[in-house]
Amino acid sequence: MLGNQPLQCVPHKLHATSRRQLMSTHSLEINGLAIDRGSTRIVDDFDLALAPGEYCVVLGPSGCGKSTLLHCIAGLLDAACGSISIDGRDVTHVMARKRDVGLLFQHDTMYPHLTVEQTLQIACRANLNGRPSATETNQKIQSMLRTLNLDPAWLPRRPETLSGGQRRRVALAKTLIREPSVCLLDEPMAAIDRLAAENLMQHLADVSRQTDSTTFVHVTHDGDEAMRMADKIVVMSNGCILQTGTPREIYQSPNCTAVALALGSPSCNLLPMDEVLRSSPKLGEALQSPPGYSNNELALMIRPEAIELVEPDLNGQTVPTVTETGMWRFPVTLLEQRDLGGRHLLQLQRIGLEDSPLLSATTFQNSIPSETGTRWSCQIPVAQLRVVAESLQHSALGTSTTCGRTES
Ligand SMILES: Nc1ncnc2c1ncn2[C@@H]1O[C@H](COP(=O)(O)OP(=O)(O)OP(=O)(O)O)[C@@H](O)[C@H]1O
Repeated sequence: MLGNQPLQCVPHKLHATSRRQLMSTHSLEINGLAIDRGSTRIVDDFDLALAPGEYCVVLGPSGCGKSTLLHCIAGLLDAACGSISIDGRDVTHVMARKRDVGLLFQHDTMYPHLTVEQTLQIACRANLNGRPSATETNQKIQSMLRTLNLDPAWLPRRPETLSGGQRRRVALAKTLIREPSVCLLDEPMAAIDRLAAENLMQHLADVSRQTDSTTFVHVTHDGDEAMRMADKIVVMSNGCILQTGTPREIYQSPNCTAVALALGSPSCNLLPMDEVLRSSPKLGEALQSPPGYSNNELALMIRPEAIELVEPDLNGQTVPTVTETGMWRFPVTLLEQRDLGGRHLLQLQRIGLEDSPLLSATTFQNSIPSETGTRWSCQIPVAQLRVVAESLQHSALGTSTTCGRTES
């Protein structure tokens, strides 16, 4: 267990030469970072390399160490080992205010006695690259109001007169207006209603596109938010990285069930691999399994949208088959259908495997009748199926540490 193991640093994976090569091209580079709280290791062996202007989302459940990571990058917490570089400068032991970093805290941190305008003025003058004049400060404030679609009428108001969502947007403006090299956003959509959050995500994406010089690290537990915002997603669990990749890579080819479940709504289906192979041995020949795992440590991931219902086989096919056109086909009973507004959510029971998990499918097909209990054939392109590990072996993480601190 990560939380109980002796606190020691493991040799880092990157060789010194490759680190130096990366330094010149990355705005933020983290190597082998470990962070402790008292005697407990909260984050371990964390690596990240982001190009200038890249938008990275760190995705993970509550308590996995996301805020701890941001606080350490910002210089508010010490690193137990490893290094952090910003624009090629090692800042691991540099004090917070001398790092070129802006942090949007998870909870508001606005001065209660200052107006919104005064707050933004102070933030603007904290730019490490030079103090702007009063005119420039005013121009920056006006520009930030437009960029984040903030109401100028808020400028003379104090924080307590704004709603939680309004304060959150002002706090984001305060973080961005400094134009830091690295902008750290801790759950920026928290306390904001869905429509406002969608607008804010669009505005943030615009800011990110317009400013090549600012690199973003945004943390969230919301997979949809991650998919929408990220150039790169880092999926974390128990203080460790499970997988890093583009949203498409992570969505299509997760390396374990926790990563598979982190993205996608409704969640993906996960079928025990040994059961799949027992009921459909032919499928095994068409699938690639990650090496080093036995079948009872693997699951078959099926995204709900990959499932198509077709007319039941006329010749009464009851066993699963792999067709010549590369479809895995098997009989199902439709147990439930819900209209999600345009697309439908279906619950399917595999015939002959009544003890195994139900399948969720989403479809735009309007031809599925609403009555339940009817029999169908279900088909899925084999190319869209993925075999994933139930949990990652440590060698797959490339470390000698164990991931497994109990999450709250
Ligand atoms: N000051 C502290 N002292 C001791 N342990 C702490 C402290 N702050 C956080 N922790 C622990 O560190 C772990 C990671 O907390 P952290 O706030 O980084 O998680 P998180 O992923 O940001 O969670 P959330 O999404 O709920 O904010 C948790 O187990 C938490 O209890």
